[in-house]
Amino acid sequence: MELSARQRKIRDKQQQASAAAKADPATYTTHNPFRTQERNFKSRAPPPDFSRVFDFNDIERNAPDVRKEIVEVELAHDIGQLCSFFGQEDRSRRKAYLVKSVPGLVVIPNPFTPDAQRTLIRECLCTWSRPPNTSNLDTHYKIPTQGIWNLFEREWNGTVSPTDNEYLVGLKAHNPVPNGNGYVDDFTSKPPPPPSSTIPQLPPHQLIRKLRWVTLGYQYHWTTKTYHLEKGQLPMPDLVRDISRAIVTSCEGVGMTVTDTVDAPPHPSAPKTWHYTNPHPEKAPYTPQAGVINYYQMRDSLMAHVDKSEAWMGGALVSISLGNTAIFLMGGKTRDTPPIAMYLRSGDTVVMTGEARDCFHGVPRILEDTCPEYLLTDESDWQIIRDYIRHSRINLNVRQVFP
Ligand SMILES: O=C(O)CCC(=O)C(=O)O
Ligand SMILES: [Fe+2]
Repeated sequence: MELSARQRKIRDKQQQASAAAKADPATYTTHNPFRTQERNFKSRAPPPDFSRVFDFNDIERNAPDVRKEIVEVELAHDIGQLCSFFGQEDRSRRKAYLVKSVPGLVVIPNPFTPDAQRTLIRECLCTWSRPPNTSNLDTHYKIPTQGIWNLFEREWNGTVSPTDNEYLVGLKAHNPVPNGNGYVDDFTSKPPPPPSSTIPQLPPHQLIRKLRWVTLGYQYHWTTKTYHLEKGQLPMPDLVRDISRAIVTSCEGVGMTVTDTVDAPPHPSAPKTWHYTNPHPEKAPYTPQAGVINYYQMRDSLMAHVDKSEAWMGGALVSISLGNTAIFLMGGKTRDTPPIAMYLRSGDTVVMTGEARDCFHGVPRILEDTCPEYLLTDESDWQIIRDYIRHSRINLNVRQVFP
């Protein structure tokens, strides 16, 4: 719709006022430092200040004071030798980065080949999103056994059409208590989801964009922030176990002693030395028991939180990014520690160990048009996934619940 000159003037004025309000630090006073950064990165006008975002892909491009915070380390093993899924040895794959102010955090710049990433994306969408794994859609929809992606695929290739009964996924009759199923959507500024009587039945291509999360292994209960241990454990896909085990094993012994206290003082509560070691490497190699796949559309975010539901917090948490680039915030034990921000590009892998397991983190922003070219190819069996991932980010994260 064309705006009249007057409407344009009003819109411009409103945009200016809102930009001025955002730029005024006085409006931030009710916010803690974590929230201030979330606001910075969520802002569309004015655009975020990206100047201090850590970039582990090109260390020399970081601002000098950011550069001083980064420590490059060599991994104990080539990940590819620990697990063939990663492919041939590549020197760069033994590199990882630590941040002086965040003890326990290990960032491994994309160790995956394009093919390996495509396999993971395909599995996250087609296979691991299927029942009996739980997804946010289960609250309101009777998801078919073959899963919502399969239905979308059949709509795409014309084997199911709007006149077919199965085209619209049925709604659940009762109205379950809204269970915070907007785990990925930041509902801090939005009303809670409406009751199911107003939840629409949607064509598969729209419903697939509402998929926000799927749980693997122990099924997680978002409302109580506990695992449904009594329901037992659904299988953890072998591939997820193998790659996360290889990643954690490669981090064995990684750590640092912070000596550079003049230019970059460590966070006051940070210990001077930390190293990651699996407490029982021979008896029990790292075994992920629970996982979450987060599916982000371009305007989705994940608010500040700590993943602290595991009975044993000693195990590493492995988090793999796929698709468009995210801004990831990593703070301290309260929201009062100013977080660092980093780019997480497709394939980038974050391992949270030790102290980092207790730290607030979140994803305030997904950056448009940042999907790598190799995920946008037009082979016939990739096209449907390409059109999804072009406008999405997927995050696969796993943790060990018991030692
Ligand atoms: O999407 C991400 O990178 C982080 C996801 C996360 O923190 C979580 O699922 O607990
Ligand atoms: Fe998390």
